[in-house]
Amino acid sequence: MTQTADPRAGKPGTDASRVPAPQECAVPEPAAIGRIIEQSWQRSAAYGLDAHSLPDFSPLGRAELALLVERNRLLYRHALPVMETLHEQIAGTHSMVVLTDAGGTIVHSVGDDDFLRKADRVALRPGAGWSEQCKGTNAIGTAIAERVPSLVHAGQHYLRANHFLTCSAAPIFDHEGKVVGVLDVSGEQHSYHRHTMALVRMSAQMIENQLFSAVFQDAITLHFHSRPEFIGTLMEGIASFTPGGRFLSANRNGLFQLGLPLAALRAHSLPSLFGLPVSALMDHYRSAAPGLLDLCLHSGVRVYARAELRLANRLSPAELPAAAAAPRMASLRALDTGDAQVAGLLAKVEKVIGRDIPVMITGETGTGKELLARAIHQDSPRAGGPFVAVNCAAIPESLIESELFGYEDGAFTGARKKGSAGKIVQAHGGTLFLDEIGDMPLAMQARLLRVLQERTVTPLGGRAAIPVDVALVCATHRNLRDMIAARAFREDLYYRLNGLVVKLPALRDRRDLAQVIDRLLMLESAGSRPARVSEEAMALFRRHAWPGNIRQLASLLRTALLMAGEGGEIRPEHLPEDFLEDVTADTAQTGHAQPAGLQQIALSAMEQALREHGGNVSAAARALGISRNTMYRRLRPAQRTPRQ
Ligand SMILES: Nc1ncnc2c1ncn2[C@@H]1O[C@H](COP(=O)(O)OP(=O)(O)OP(=O)(O)O)[C@@H](O)[C@H]1O
Repeated sequence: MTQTADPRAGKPGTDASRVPAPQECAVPEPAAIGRIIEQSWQRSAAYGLDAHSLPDFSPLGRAELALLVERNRLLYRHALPVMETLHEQIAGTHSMVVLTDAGGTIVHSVGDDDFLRKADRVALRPGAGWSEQCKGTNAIGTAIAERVPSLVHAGQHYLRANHFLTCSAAPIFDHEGKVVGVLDVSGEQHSYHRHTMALVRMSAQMIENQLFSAVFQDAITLHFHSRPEFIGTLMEGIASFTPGGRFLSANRNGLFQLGLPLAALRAHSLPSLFGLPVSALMDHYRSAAPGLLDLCLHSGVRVYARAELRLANRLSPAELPAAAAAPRMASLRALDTGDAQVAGLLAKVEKVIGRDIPVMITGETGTGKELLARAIHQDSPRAGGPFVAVNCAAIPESLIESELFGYEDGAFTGARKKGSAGKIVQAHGGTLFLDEIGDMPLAMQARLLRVLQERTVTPLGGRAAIPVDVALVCATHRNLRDMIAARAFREDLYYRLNGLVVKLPALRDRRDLAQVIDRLLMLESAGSRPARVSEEAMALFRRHAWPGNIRQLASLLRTALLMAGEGGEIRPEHLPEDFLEDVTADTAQTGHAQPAGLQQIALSAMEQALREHGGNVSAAARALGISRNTMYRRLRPAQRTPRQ
């Protein structure tokens, strides 16, 4: 039986950042299949795995799993409906559909109950890791290692415990060609069907296309194909451009049709690729009934296209050319929701954009430091280049050097064969965002300083210095001056980094809470009618201290939206119990407001739920998502209050 679909097989020297074109995803020759599995087995042995060992049964705990889902929220949201559909197609075949993150940890699964129980025995469940390092040769891990769709059947699994499985997995790529996750169908080996791999590949591509559309919110997007009937199908090419017409990215079919790798396309524009000036596109869409565009690619190939103009603030077509002429304002302007402090800092940032002045963003966790860094990039002349974010606190100290500066072939034990370019080189021509810069070890600070002074990077184990041109944005929630005094941060590096220092205010200090909420609800509603927030709920929001700032608010609204239903009104009873408790505690601590008023709101929610459920405490508690005991606890003292 054929096993691993490796489009790149037999093509040594393939660039690891290259996204496989769709036509490459054919089943390879048996010899190539054997080679892929063999190499994967060699890697598995090198990881020190024992084929007879039991699978690793230490999946993530509930909180860690929730964090994993949160970190992969965009992927999760777009993959979920595709997974459900895929499951419907394979239901009853003793199998399951699995989604993992970029590292092979299972984020979500849906499947046939009987098989889920068996899968549980080999830790094929959310929170468990299926990278090759954890489980040896398996479709998920091998798809990540090889960046291609992989089918691993029965005895081809490295661990004997997994021999009863047949698994078909396809990597999911983002708009920068990075693997962001894997979609997999796993089943009992006798459930093998040769169409499963095709279904998985198509589903992965569907998720990629949706992710692509979600990323470019402030852009001109062309949907194109040489055959007009393919526009709107999985076969269409999609390419996005800044409002000024600079190339941003293309989906997998788009790259294939354009015939150039991403890096080369970044030097292009709408006119240079499609022979279409932005003004002509605007004119076309100002006509009463714009049909498909009939265009000629730079390669001479004729294509048909439909354009989507998703530009800032949803301007009318008559206003679009003006927007196209002033693209720099676009995404920074979107962050200006009415707070004077934020508006002031955005105006300062505007002045230094594109001028080679590093920006240092400070502020508590979740205040939007990374979002601001992205907006700076998006509005800069480097928008067509890469935006590379590095969280210095999240990388183990031993890896930070190779991660940032790259390494040459065989620089250290465990180094990948072809070496790695490192994040600084990856950001060439674009923006490097160093998050949590205060967590960078001192030795690395010295190296970074040298890179900034010399504008070259010398990878670990390498001799040649690589010239780099990056705009630098840093962020930290630490006080770097204190760190300098404690000799934990280099003063010379500090002065190199803080060209412009801006501080994002904590959410509790912002005067535009209602507008931030509106914006978040609008983003969540993705086109449908956004929900509203009742006055009572708003009163609670205003009293909360928001230690997690906008991230916490966004997450709370997401949960509340689910409770309130689409387009509904978010009321106190839709808010999680621990939030209500926190607000009461905040209020008691600060002494600002009347706890009695807050309790009254919570009480009204409970009383209403009780009325709606005919006085049945269990049913009302269930509807509110709180325990029966809490309900009794809350209702009893309040009912006694008048007599006490
Ligand atoms: N002005 C805003 N409008 C809408 N969403 C926002 C805004 N600011 C931040 N967010 C959202 O809040 C979340 C946290 O933002 P971000 O990651 O930029 O914060 P941060 O300050 O970098 O956090 P940390 O310090 O923990 O890394 C993200 O989901 C982001 O999209």
